[in-house]
Amino acid sequence: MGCSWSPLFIVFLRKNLLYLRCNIIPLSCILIGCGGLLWGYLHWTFQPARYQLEEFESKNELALKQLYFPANDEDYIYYAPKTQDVETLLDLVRQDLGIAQEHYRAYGNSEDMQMELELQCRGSCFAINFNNLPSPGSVGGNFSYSLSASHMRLSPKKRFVNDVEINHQKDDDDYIRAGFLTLQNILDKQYFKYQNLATNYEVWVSSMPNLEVVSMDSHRLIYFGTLCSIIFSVVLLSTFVVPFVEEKQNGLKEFLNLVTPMSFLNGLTFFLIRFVFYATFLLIVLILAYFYQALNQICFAYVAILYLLYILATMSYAYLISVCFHSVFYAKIGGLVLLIIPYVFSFVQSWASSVAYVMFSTNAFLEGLDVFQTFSNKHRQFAGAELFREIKYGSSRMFWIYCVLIFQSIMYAVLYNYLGCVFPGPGGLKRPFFFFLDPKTYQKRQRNEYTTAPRGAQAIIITELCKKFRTGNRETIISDNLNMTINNKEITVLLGHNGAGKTTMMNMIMGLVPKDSGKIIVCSERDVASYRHLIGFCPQHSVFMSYMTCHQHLEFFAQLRGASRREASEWADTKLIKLGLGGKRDEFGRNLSGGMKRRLSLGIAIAGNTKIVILDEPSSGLDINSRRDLWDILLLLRKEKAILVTTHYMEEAEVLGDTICILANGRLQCSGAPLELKRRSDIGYRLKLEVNDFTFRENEIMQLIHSYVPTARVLNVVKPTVYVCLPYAYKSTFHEMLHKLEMKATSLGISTISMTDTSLEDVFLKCAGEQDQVDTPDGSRTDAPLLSAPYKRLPSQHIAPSLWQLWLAVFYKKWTFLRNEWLYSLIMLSIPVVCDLGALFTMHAMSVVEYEESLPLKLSQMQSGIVYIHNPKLYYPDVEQQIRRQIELNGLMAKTMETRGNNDVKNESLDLQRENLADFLQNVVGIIDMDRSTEDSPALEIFFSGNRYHSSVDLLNLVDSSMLKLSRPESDIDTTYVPIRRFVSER
Ligand SMILES: Nc1ncnc2c1ncn2[C@@H]1O[C@H](COP(=O)(O)OP(=O)(O)OP(=O)(O)O)[C@@H](O)[C@H]1O
Repeated sequence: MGCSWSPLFIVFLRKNLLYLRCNIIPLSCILIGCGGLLWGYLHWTFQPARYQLEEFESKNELALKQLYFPANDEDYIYYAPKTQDVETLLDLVRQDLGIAQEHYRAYGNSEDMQMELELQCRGSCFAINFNNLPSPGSVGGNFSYSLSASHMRLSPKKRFVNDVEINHQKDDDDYIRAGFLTLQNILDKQYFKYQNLATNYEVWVSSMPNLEVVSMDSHRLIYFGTLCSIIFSVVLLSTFVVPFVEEKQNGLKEFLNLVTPMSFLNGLTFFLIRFVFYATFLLIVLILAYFYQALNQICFAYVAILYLLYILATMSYAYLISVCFHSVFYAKIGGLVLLIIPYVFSFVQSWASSVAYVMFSTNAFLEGLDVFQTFSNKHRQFAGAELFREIKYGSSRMFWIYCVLIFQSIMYAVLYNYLGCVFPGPGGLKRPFFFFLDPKTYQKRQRNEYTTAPRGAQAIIITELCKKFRTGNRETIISDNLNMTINNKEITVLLGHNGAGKTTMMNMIMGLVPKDSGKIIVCSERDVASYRHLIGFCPQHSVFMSYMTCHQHLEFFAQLRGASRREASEWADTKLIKLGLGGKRDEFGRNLSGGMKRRLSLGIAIAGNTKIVILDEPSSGLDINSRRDLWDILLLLRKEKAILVTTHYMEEAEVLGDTICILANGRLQCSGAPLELKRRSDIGYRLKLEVNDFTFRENEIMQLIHSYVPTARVLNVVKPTVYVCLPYAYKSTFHEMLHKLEMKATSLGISTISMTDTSLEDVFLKCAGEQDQVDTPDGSRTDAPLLSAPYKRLPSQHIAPSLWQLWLAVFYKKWTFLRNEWLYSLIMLSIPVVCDLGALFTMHAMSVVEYEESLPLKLSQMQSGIVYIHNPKLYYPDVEQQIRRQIELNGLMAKTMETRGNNDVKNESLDLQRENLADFLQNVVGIIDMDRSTEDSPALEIFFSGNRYHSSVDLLNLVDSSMLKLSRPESDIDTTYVPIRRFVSER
């Protein structure tokens, strides 16, 4: 027996390649269809990147107030706490904003105010919570307040996002549009007045020219990847899950387990071939995507790695799916559902999506695409260092996404193996739940040297074997403390009526059906997993592969059992002729007739180097010649193997059987050589008479016979034939009796007289009984003890059924189905409930409201970047100096913007080469332009970059703080933004 894995790897590889070759046309159609779909998407969405320059108009205070702070009847400003200082400041603010007194509401504390804001406000409301308001003229102390707005749902986390918002959304500045900036500006400005400080400076808010890309492009990588993933899921289901489950359903998977302990190589090669296949396909598609510029500037290798890891993890997941189903029908439905589930999570933004990211490869893959898309939108190269960078707040690092996909591949593979052992499906060897804790699991199995055992040595020993089946309210006893042996180099024929339990017993030997108790020792081994591959098994139903020819079948199984390819091929050629399949050498399994399939199954059972052959009714469906050929083969095989055969042909049993075992009522009724059984049965000879009218002449005939053989008895009468049993004890009188019968034949109405020895059939009928084993229509045996209600007979007379009866019959059929297939019914009935609950959960998760911490408005949250200061006239150097200091304190760089030409800062940035402009804007937080200043008052124009979301707010805060510090060096303005709530889906 070959135990090295490499030759078997090649054998299984070849088997699985043959499957592909046989299914090449449908597979090609699927691939061409999918490839075409992806190519179509790339082609129609391909638009060479077009850049547009956009900029805001500059807005001064007045414009900010008029455009972005219109007060309607429903709009209110809440403030807390209600102190004298606050009221003083609020008076100034009121005057500045020009909003009527009744639109202000004061509260004692911020909690009450927030509650009111949430519950009462129907329009656009603001809440100002003064954390610290230094009294006018007091020394030092920060002016600290926080703002909330009822109508802004933007998350402060967005501020960390750096550049999650893509360029074309840059004008969607909620802070400005909602009036937040106006209120902040007015509060700061009035604070100067309140503190009697110099306030004659003006602020404009503007936006830098910005690049906008064509909007489709900003999601192209994600959409393309999602389409790839959906297509891949469908391909995976049809070309991976379904064929794999099909092998299980056909019994092939378990059959291969019987043949070789290395049958896992089947799954491995199945996996590898498909991995290469899918990987090649997706790489080709990715190359196509690269030429259609869908990857933008993302390095091809990083995207390819993401795709390859995704394929690996999803295939592993598909393996896991396949272990859950034993039928193709359920696998198609269940597989589809299980492959769709991850997409549902990708719409949900909650803790569930974080779990899904770790659990499902699709979610991890989509997360990876999102990271790439962000880079792509930034027009930036994805270098090695970016693998470890957090691209945006809350997103994973690319390296971790790779790791998660690898982890998932391993996790699914381990789970697949575990579930495959614990829930092996029909015919599989079930292991205990904690088998991995048992040290025996890791021990190497001993190989026995049984080959040298002499004839007559016991190959299979069955002791005290018990087995019962319980179906509905009946139980069927298959083995009742059964003891039996099968000898080496002998043929043992197992006889029994239909349903006697022959097949079940063979299945118990093979480990396909678990025994209740007792011992089965095969080749000195008790562990099924150690001996099952020593047996060549031909089950009652032919197992074959539709995509292999007869020759390939025999060659494949002979190779699995240790033969080299050449030996196997030669052996297959000779056996095909012997099996009568010489003319069908290159015919596919699916094209064979029933009898031919049976012969092929027989060939598979005897192929290769096994020690025992177990054949379950090998000759059923064979014609006379084939049956005789089969006998020749088995008699030849007997010289080297132990053979156990079941048959319903007594002639066959007589020819083949060295030992005949008759099974009935769960026990071995008798066993021995055919002749021995005949003698032991003591039935005697059988006299066959053909009589015209036996009923009329019975007494006369039997009187004559009894005068010679007193114990003779009528066996049966099938008119006009009568069988009479003549015991061996009166052998000496037979010739005289026959002579007398011959003489009186005419007067007794006898036309022919013949006599034969006891047949095996007689022995069988005597041992097994004639009726006791016959199955009842509901599949249980008549001898089986009745547990509850008796079997009800249907009325025999024919009455035309009414519509109501028909309806009842259909209802009964449906009800029986529901009862028998309760698990399936339960799953099917629960699907709508599960889907509804899933939809409710999704809807809930999409609208979940979360509270977030308040966020101080500080430029330091930008983490990096440059703020340019443009002050060509060099007015107010102390202001510029202070602003610079503040910028640097926030960890950003302050740079002087040099100008050319007409000193226009916007033109300056426009002067940049377009390809450099994107890079330039990436690093620029904003520009503070002092060019509008006059000798009387400083005027600052703040340009913020759309790439740096809301930098306008921070810049304004910075400018105000700088101005305050100039007058009161020890104080600062500390503004905090408190989001009222955040809808998770709007992350
Ligand atoms: N999985 C099962 N669950 C319940 N009953 C079963 C199961 N498998 C077999 N049986 C019952 O066990 C009995 C023996 O079946 P088995 O197939 O072993 O008979 P057999 O001797 O091989 O019959 P045949 O000669 O018709 O092939 C039958 O009554 C059958 O209905």
